[in-house]
Parts: sequence; structure tokens; C-alpha cells
Amino acid sequence: MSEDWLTGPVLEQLNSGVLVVDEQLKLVYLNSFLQRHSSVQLSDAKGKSLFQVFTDVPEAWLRRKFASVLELQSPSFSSWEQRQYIIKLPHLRPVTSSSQYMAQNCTMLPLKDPEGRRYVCLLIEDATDAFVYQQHLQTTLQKLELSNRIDGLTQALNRRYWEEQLKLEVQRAQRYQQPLSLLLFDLDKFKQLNDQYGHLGGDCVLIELTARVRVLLRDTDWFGRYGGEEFGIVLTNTALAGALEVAERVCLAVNSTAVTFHEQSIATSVSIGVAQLDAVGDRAHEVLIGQADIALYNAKRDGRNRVVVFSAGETEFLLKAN
Ligand SMILES: Nc1nc2c(ncn2[C@@H]2O[C@H](COP(=O)(O)OP(=O)(O)OP(=O)(O)O)[C@@H](O)[C@H]2O)c(=O)[nH]1
Repeated sequence: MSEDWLTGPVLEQLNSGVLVVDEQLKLVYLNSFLQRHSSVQLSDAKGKSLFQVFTDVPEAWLRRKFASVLELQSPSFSSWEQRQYIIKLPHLRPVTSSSQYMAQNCTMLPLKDPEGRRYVCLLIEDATDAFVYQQHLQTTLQKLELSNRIDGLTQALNRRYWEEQLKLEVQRAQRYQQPLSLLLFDLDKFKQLNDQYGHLGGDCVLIELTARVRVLLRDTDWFGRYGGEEFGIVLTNTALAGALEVAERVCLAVNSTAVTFHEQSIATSVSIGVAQLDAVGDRAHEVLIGQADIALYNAKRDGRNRVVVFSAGETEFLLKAN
């Protein structure tokens, strides 16, 4: 008994694409779903090469796939994660997506007619929902990852992430014997500034300072908020002379122009401690921070608004202090 009465209406109502080609990859059948979405009519396409009708399909890849389905007489599968789509069809969702095309899960099935002629059936399942959800998930994860690295107020790197990068860069510098320097700087008399202009005024200075400093740096430098009003910059592949130059520029960028907050001018300055990596071993990054911190302390002690370089004679003090 023929089941045409069953398969015919079901194939036409199916919310998935069904396409059949013969061994020469000529089109034998397209169901309504595919005709509707591709604007290709079965009556026009029947007997034509699949690649002539659907010119955008990945021909070499699809030929290999179909050949293996025909030869092995076993199905093959391609998910939207491997290949977003095989036949370019517009998706109909009113959603924002990076792609305007329907994501597809595709199954290629070997078929034989009663005379033993062989065909391949391509089943196309619309997977756009999964594709869109995954895109949202990826965007959210990226945002989350970013917020894990970034200080919310200033948008500089947060301390944890910055320290991780410092550690990695120190290891890299040691391995490739490249120079590396560290600047630690701190806004001067910030408590007084907060008292005078309020916490929001202080925040505004921190934000402005970060923006001014960021533009002075290379993409390969790491700029992070180390504490409340203390910041650190890891200068990769930079020896002391270069680090001093950057430090002087930071000082100038901060103290040359007052920050405007609610029509008030807030004058600020920073003190900067500079150290070049010379320690070895696993804790070299901690020693480097300690050295830059001593230099920063000396800059504060010597009157603020200045750059001080760590001198090796003070290592003893550092070790004692620890
Ligand atoms: N507005 C604002 N203030 C902060 C933030 N984090 C820390 N502070 C303030 O920064 C001030 C730091 O004060 P101190 O450590 O005494 O240092 P200082 O007043 O800058 O003095 P010197 O460093 O010696 O020049 C404190 O009053 C903190 O409350 C912040 O995110 N926003």
C-alpha cells in the first residue's frame, strides 16, 4: 500500500526543510517550507543541479558530504555550531542577531526508490533560536568577564586582574630577558580633596585622572587601580629611562590642568614611585611592587607632586620591612 496520502501532506506541513537530490546532485524534491523561505519553486528547480539553483551553498564541502552518504549509505549530520547554515535562508524572527540568516541543523540521509536508484535527502531544521540564545549568552559572558577585570568607577583594570598581569609580565620579562618597569602613583592629599569637594568630587577626579593617563600609555602597558587613590602601571619591555619619561608625563598630565567639577576647578597632583625589575624568582613581582612602593613613599616624604626612582640601597629596608 502506498503511503503518499500520509507523507505528502506531512512533508508539505512540516516546519523544516526537506530537499532531495539524485546521485548527480540534481534536484528531485523541495518541500513547501524550503520553497517558501528560498523563493525557489520546485517546478522551476526540478532536474537542475543543486548548485545551479542554490548558488551560495558550500559546493566542495557538500559534494564530499553527499558522496560519503551515498557511498557509505549512512546518514551524516551538520550542526549550526559547525556550519551556521548550508542553504542561505532569511530567518523570520523579530530579534536582534548578528546574522540575518537562519541557523540550521542539517541531516543528510541516504534514500533508495523501489527501483534501487539512490538519492540523498537533506533535512534542514531551523536552529535560529538556539543560535540567538547562544549569542546572548556569549555577550553576557563577555560582559561578565570584562566586569571581572575592570574597576567600576575608573574603568582601569581592577587590582586582582592587574596583579595577575604584572605576575605574567614579570615571568615573560625574565624568560626573554627583557626590561620591565613599574610605576605606582597616588593622588596627593586626596583626603583633603574629598573633604573639600565631597566624595563625588573625589570620584570625578579619579575618573578624569584615569582618562588622562590612559591616553599616554601603549597598548602593551597594564594600567590598574591598585587601591582607593593609588594606581599602578606595568611598562613592558621598558627600562628605567623610558619609565621615568612616562612618569614625568603622567605627573604633567595630572597637575597641568585642573579637573572641573560642578563648575569648580579642582587642582590635583600625583606622587610616583618607579622601579625596574631586577629581582629573580617566583616572588619577583612582589619585590618589584615593594620597591616601587618605597619610591612612592619617598616621593610623598620629599614633598609630593614628584617622581622618585627606587634605589638599590633601599633593598635592605624593604627586606627588613617584610
Ligand atoms: N572619592 C573617593 N575617595 C576615595 C576612594 N577610595 C579612597 N578614597 C579616599 O582617598 C583618601 C586617601 O587618603 P590618605 O590615604 O590619607 O592619603 P592622602 O590624603 O591622599 O594623602 P597623601 O597620599 O599622603 O598625599 C581617603 O580619604 C579615602 O577615603 C574613592 O573611590 N573615591
